[in-house]
Amino acid sequence: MAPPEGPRAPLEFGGPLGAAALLLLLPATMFHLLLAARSGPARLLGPPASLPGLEALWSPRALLLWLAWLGLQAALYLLPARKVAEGQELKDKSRLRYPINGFQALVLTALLVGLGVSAGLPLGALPEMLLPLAFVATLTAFIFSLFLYMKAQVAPVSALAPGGISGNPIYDFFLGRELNPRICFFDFKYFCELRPGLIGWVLINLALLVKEAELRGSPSLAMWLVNGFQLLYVGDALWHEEAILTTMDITHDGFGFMLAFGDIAWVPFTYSLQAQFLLRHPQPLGLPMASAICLINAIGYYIFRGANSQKNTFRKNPSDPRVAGLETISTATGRKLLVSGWWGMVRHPNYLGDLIMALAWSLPCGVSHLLPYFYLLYFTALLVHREARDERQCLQKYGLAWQEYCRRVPYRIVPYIY
Ligand SMILES: NC(=O)C1=CN([C@@H]2O[C@H](COP(=O)(O)OP(=O)(O)OC[C@H]3O[C@@H](n4cnc5c(N)ncnc54)[C@H](OP(=O)(O)O)[C@@H]3O)[C@@H](O)[C@H]2O)C=CC1
Ligand SMILES: CC(C)=CCC[C@@H](C)[C@H]1CC=C2C3=C(CC[C@@]21C)[C@@]1(C)CC[C@H](O)C(C)(C)[C@@H]1CC3
Repeated sequence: MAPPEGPRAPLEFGGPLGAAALLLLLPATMFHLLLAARSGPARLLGPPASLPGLEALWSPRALLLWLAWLGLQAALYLLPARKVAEGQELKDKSRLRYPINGFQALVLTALLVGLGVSAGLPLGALPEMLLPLAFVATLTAFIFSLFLYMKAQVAPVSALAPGGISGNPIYDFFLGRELNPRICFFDFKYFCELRPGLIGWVLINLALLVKEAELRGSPSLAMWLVNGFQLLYVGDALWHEEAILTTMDITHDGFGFMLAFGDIAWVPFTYSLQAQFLLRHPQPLGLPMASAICLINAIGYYIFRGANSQKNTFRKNPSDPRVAGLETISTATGRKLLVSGWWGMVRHPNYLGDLIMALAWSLPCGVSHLLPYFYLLYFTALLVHREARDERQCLQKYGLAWQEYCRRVPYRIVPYIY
């Protein structure tokens, strides 16, 4: 269907040219990281030691395993949920319904993997398949995004995302045209954002830990820390699954290549980089240093969870006793903005906590290589860019009230620095 006439959202990521470059650059970066982590020098910058041939990338076994994984996660999504939550109000004043059973899917997956391993499933063989698995995940992301792009052609205008209706096919393919593409109750974006990629990330980490135990007799302390921290992060995301319904990915961004590739390929294969690095480059880690790193992760998690929960509680019910005493600014929309508590410290305290955790995930890998710090560098860039996008949207939404908030809380992410 033709997009609506009238003012359009400004183009992001450098417009169609930037989007075309990212279509190639994102998969290329992912493969570079996978190859670098398994090479001796493990260089983040500079060419990989060798380029794999097609025979190293294409494997029918990997394709079958990948499709079985997607099928399993889709089946778990369709199981009865403990709760069905309503999303934010849409342009046509309706609200979509979402099953809240992500944590259940994580637990059931763990049980199934546990059963499989006790029946002889060679989990330690998974690290050898990362390259062909990443390849089929990338292919799936391209094909799936094409399907999403075509599906959006017949979607009603009210179902399109504000950013994905530029009319340029490459840009719209990259950013995503439809806001919440679904077939019946199956919501593709919500499913992809929290299930196959996030749970796949934990499974890859676990397989790397098992492989390390096979190679060296037992997993290293560094590998335990990376696995533990990232399991906590994924478990937390699924436990607080409902909170994703108010993030900009769900409420504002279309579902196109960026999120499809990000969710199902980028997250499992690049977010597991520290564990991949540790398998080939073991790092000594003493108890005092490990304790200090645990403390850093705990501080990051405390800020991340505290800030996210405070905002979610406030948005759900401003008179909840946990947030009722906080200072607020009224806005013309009828919604209020918090100006004390976590949201009075900086304008994105949740990003600050997330970044502190990202540092704690890299520190167990030592300081001899830059490669394991890739996540911290990429994530800083992602959150700075995301923060700028969110500020633009909030200024548009709240006008003078947002300017007043910025005056009262002048720092964006890091107090007194940024
Ligand atoms: N690991 C990863 O790869 C990634 C993790 N994340 C994490 O996801 C989480 C969610 O992030 P994201 O969706 O970007 O954004 P936020 O959760 O920070 O949400 C931003 C929205 O919060 C509301 N808000 C802003 N300021 C206030 C205030 N003072 N009082 C009340 N409401 C306010 C506004 O929406 P409104 O007023 O409409 O409610 C604003 O649009 C973060 O913890 C982030 O770190 C994000 C991206 C990637
Ligand atoms: C470079 C590239 C491919 C960009 C795509 C970005 C995506 C990888 C991220 C956009 C927002 C995300 C969120 C999470 C994972 C990464 C992506 C998909 C998230 C699910 C991680 C767990 C958190 O607790 C969260 C639920 C808050 C978070 C939501 C946003």
